Parts: sequence; C-alpha cells; structure tokens
Amino acid sequence: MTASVFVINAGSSSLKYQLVEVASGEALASGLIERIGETTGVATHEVPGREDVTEHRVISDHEHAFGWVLQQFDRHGPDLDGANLLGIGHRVVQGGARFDRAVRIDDDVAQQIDDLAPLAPLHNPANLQGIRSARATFAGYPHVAVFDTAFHLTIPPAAHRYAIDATVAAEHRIRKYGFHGTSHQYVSRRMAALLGRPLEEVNSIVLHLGNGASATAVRGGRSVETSMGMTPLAGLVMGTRSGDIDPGVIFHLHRVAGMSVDEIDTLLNKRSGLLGMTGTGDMRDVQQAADAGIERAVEALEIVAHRLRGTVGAYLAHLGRTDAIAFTAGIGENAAAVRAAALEGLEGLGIVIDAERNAGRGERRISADGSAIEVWVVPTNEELEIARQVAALVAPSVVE
Ligand SMILES: Nc1ncnc2c1ncn2[C@@H]1O[C@H](COP(=O)(O)OP(=O)(O)O)[C@@H](O)[C@H]1O
Ligand SMILES: CC(=O)OP(=O)(O)O
Ligand SMILES: [Mg+2]
Repeated sequence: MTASVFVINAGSSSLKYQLVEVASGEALASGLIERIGETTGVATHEVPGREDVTEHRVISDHEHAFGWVLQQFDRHGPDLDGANLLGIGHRVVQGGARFDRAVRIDDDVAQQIDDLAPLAPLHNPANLQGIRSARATFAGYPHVAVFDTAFHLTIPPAAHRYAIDATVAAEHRIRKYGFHGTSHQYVSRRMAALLGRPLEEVNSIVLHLGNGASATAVRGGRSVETSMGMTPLAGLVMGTRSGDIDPGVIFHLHRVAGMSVDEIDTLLNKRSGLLGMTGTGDMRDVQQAADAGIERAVEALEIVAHRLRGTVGAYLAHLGRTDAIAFTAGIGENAAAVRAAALEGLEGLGIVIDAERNAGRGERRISADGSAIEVWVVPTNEELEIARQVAALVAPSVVE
C-alpha cells in the first residue's frame, strides 16, 4: 500500500481528521466530531465507497473523541496498521514569529505551542489537546505541527507592525501574524500552475471565505499582506466574527454598555458576523433569507461584499500588478452571488466576471475573456497540503 498521513485539525469544540494517501492526494477516510463537551455531540466517519457512519452521542473531551475515531477505523476501516502511515500532521493555528515552517513535535515544541496560547486563546489549547491525545495513541510515529501563521512570516514590517507603543508591542508580541496560511499557500501555488507560469512570477489575491475568512496578497509565492491580524478576529466579515471594527467600540461597550472583557470577546468572536447581523452564521441560510426579501439578510450580504471589495482594492494597490484573484473555501467555492457582488463595479480596474462561468461548478476561470486580471475558483485542500508538508519533512524520498 502507498504511504499515507493522518491529518488532525482539533478545534475548540470539534475534531476533524483525514487519512490522506500522499501520492494520489485522495482521502482514504475522513471525519468530523462536533459539539465536543456539549450535551449531544455529532460524529461522522466517511470512507469512500462505503456508507457514512453518523452517531449522536455525548463526547466529553478530545481524548474521548479520539477514542471514537480509532473505534471507527477498527470497525469500518480502513485498517490503520496497513495504511503505511508516515506520520501524523496537526494543524496548529498560532505559531508566532518562531515557526516559519512545519516542525516535528517533541516536548519542547509542544511547550512552545502552549507558550503561544495567549496569542490564540480559542485555538492553541484545543490544538494541543489533539496533539496530546494523538501522541499517546500513535506513540512511535512522527508527529508534525503545521502552522496557520507560517506562510505569513514573509509579510514585511510595514504591513505586520501596528502603530502602537513599540515597547508594549515588543513585550507582548503584538503584531499581525495572519492565519489560514496553509490554504493561502496551497491555492496561490495552484493558481500559478493553472496560469501555466512559474510561481515566482505570479502575483495573486487569495480570498479564503469559509466560517473564518481571510484575504492574502501573494507576490511571487510569498505572502506580503493578509487581512487577519494578531488573532483571527480581524479583517473580513465572518460566520460569527465581526472582522475589522474600530477598537474604540470595545472601550465603549465596556464603559458605557457595562460589558466585561470576556463578554465583549464572546460578542465579537461568537455572536457577530453573519450570525450577529441575521441570526444565522451559515451563508446558505443568509442567502435564502435574502432571496426571500428579508432586509437584514440583504444588508448583511452588502456589508460582506463591501468589505471584500475594499480589501481587494487595497491589495491591488499593494501588489502593483495583479495577475489573478482566487476564491476558495465553502463560501468562496460555492456562493456565486457573493463572488459577483464582491467584484461588482471593478471593470475599470481590469476585473470582469463572466456570469455564466461564475454560475458553474468546480475549479475554473470565472472572468471574461477580456478581463485583464483573471478571476478563478480554486478549491482549497488544507488536509492535502498538511499531508504533503508532513511527508516532505519525515520522508522526503516519498514526495520527490
Ligand atoms: N452552496 C453553498 N452556497 C453558499 N454558501 C455555502 C455553500 N456551501 C457551503 N457554504 C458556506 O460555506 C461556509 C463554510 O465554509 P467551510 O470552508 O466549510 O468552513 P470551515 O471554515 O469551517 O472549514 C458556510 O457559511 C456555508 O454556508
Ligand atoms: C484561524 C481560523 O480562523 O480558522 P477557522 O477558519 O478554521 O476558524
Ligand atoms: Mg475549511
């Protein structure tokens, strides 16, 4: 059997996994456990060609979730012992200024991920829980951390520094880190390949629009600007996160509205964005509501598009010359109306969408033939990118 990598993405209340065959890039199995720690969790295990397994049950913590996953492999396959496992890849959201590439996890690296938790309190502790459970289960296999932030460490100081007291910034490691780097890297590479040009020569803007959303300006394969900041709260409008707001709003909510810092944190991270504006954080539901004429859903879509358009405009200026814009992730790949609205009125800047192509499916160019800047839908595959980085680190001969 050809070599595979087990990829784990442990979120605060979820665990996603995929067994990736490195050579083909195919998922041999994948799954998702949601609502860990809540009264009823939902767990699914999918193996191509077999019926999906879905269970509704209480899953107390990540260790428990892990046990469930192993049980599914035992019962429904594929056989992990026969999977020629090269290693385990872990998505880690915050790698700080330290990790500019994937690294093998030892006790020291695990400690450093823990030290970075104050910079990503919602993400790094969960990532670490996944790492601990997996290291206990798959002792003897190499474990590799693949950081969301690594791809963005090429962003120059003028773009990653905030204009605040320099001593405070240095002491508390306050700067823009950026996230979704694995996806931005994968999509920008793929974009260059689709244009048939060397990566070093292509300038692109990648719009990763999922539950979390971020934009990145990529010059010659290197990230030079991105919309998320020190934390994944900044930038675009997201499913439950506000994206950019005036920081003064926070002081106002505290002093005038009497909210605590924790309450404001929850408001901006979990009760804002699409959810806060419309009552649902799911873009499909927002679009349905807008189609039915519900005013606040229509408005929310206008806010989403306005923010996207402004970001694209800024990145066109930062790049100077842009070859392509790529839409990716759940919304970017599937929501034609969001794509069209985001780039509406930019014909004067050389961006012309073809309505028919935009309404299609799958990886494709959606710009008109005469558009100076090409616009594409490029499906992301973070798990495959993680698997490749793991294989490159622990078994370079396999990926050559
Ligand atoms: N056909 C579709 N039309 C519009 N939005 C969609 C469609 N399919 C998925 N989405 C949206 O994609 C978002 C989830 O994106 P995804 O990349 O899966 O998120 P995550 O960040 O959790 O990986 C949700 O808002 C969902 O509504
Ligand atoms: C960092 C981040 O926003 O991740 P996600 O999109 O998975 O929430
Ligand atoms: Mg995703």
